[in-house]
Amino acid sequence: MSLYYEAAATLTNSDKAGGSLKSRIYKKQNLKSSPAQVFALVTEASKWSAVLKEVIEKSQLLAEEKKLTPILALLLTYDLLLAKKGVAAPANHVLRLSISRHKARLSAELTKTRIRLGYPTVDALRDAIHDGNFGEGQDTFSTTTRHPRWVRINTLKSTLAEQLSTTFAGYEKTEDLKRILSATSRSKVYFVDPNIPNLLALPPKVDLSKTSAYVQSQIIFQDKASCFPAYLLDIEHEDGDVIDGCAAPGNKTTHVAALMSEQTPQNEGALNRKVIAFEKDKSRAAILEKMVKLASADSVVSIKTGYDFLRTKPDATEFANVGAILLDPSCSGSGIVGRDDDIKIHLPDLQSSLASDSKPSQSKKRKRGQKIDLVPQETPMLEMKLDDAVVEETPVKENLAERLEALSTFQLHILTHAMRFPNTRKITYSTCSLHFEENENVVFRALHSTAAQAGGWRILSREDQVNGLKTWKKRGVWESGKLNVDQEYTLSERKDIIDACIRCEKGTEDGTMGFFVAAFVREISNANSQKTSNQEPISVHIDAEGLDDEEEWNGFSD
Ligand SMILES: C[S@@+](CC[C@H](N)C(=O)[O-])C[C@H]1O[C@@H](n2cnc3c(N)ncnc32)[C@H](O)[C@@H]1O
Repeated sequence: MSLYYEAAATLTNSDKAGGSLKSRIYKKQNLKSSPAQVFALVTEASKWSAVLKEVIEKSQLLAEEKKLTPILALLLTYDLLLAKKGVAAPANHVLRLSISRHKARLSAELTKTRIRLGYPTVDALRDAIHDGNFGEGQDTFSTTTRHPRWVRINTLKSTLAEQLSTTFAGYEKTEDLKRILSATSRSKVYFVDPNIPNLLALPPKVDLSKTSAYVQSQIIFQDKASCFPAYLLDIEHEDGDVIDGCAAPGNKTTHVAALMSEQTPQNEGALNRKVIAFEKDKSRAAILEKMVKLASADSVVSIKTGYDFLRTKPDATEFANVGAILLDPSCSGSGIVGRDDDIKIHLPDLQSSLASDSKPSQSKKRKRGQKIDLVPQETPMLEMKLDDAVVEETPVKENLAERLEALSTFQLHILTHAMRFPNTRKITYSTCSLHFEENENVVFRALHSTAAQAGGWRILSREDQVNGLKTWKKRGVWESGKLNVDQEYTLSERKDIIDACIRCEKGTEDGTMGFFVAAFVREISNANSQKTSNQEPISVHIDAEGLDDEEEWNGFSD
């Protein structure tokens, strides 16, 4: 029976298949077990792994069964104690024998752990584990922050009213986001977001992926914060075409397309404006194309596959009607919230097993508010993505300071490039980063650049922002000593700029990812437009940051 060996090989990646769990399993040739069975075993065992780690260590299973690796021990213990059909191997199979002879001890340890955690039955513990509610707010057991399932209604295909009466028929409306954050995956409850129109919050682990609304892209999973840029752009009819300079996978592109269509007068017929979406990475552009088509935005969006936005000529005729630009460039991704369904496996440790006295005397039943340190900091843990879905950004983990320097130079460059489009009156700049360097720092430097000053660009003040974002409380931050141009601004100017910047924090009761967005505007007079489009080549200006803001950009490696 190869199920356990095959599942263990998938996890250790012994055949160097790499990639997400799904691609490791489903792309593997010559798998003897059913891929669905391997997938189910690994995902279920991973959910229980923090509990089973302790159970296995206390039972000293690894010390006694030298043939069992920590992964095999985890998978077998899961099936032995928790799977309906038990261990999927013949009675005399070596693995079955090696785990079954410890059944009594393992069961007893599971009971002790369950009671210590305060769950009266295995089913109660199972529910908590499946809802990601496990030890919520009380211990280091929980591996993910509760995060609502944000659902944007794709108004190109449906309406909020239609979705509430179909997909969410029978759901109860709540005015309290906290109720959503603590709801179980089976709770039929929704929250209508007060900041972004047509946005709903649903319980964290709710599975809507099989609903026809999702399959048909009538609803799109998009974090609340990620909806800010398109909404802040506040596109009006007279804005003409809109550029999305960094588009894939396309959440903001389709949001812009939907907002654009919404405010097209009914009697105007087909939309004669377009969203021009740039994506320099061809494989990501292919996903963008798919997403745009699925969302029925393909008649509005014109995709520039493999095009570098920085190489565009702002005064080219095809951009003559571009009144607004959305820029969501590559960033460090430090605001990204790990997906709830990513795989995290806590592995039992032989040393801890040996150290364990297996006596529960120090482990008493949990009192309210008491911290439980079930999973120590240095616990061996396997992590991988569940599937290959393309995320907006991939977090940067190494050489952070150097990367931030390179990223912010690129971000400033792309922003000042956008400021050179002669008929553009609005720009939003956003990142899913928490770092000042990529956010307020870029904003201040951009405002001080030749492009901004020659073009008459200023920041969109808080009071001029769309209502839902004007009232958003989390604003920009200031980090002293990080900006060379700060002496160029009075204290009150600095305060206003910071107040115009919008931030979202991750892991708070707002239920958002970490995010930053600011908007820039200008009134276009002919003089302005002339000034910008006639700069060929632009006069070289070395700004206070030492960056010639129109110098040749030699690329940035993602
Ligand atoms: C943060 S992601 C954009 C996410 C997207 N706005 C969304 O909401 O789905 C940044 C994207 O910009 C692309 N990109 C980076 N630099 C670019 C450039 N100079 N021109 C065009 N695309 C670029 C990257 O390949 C990446 O796909």
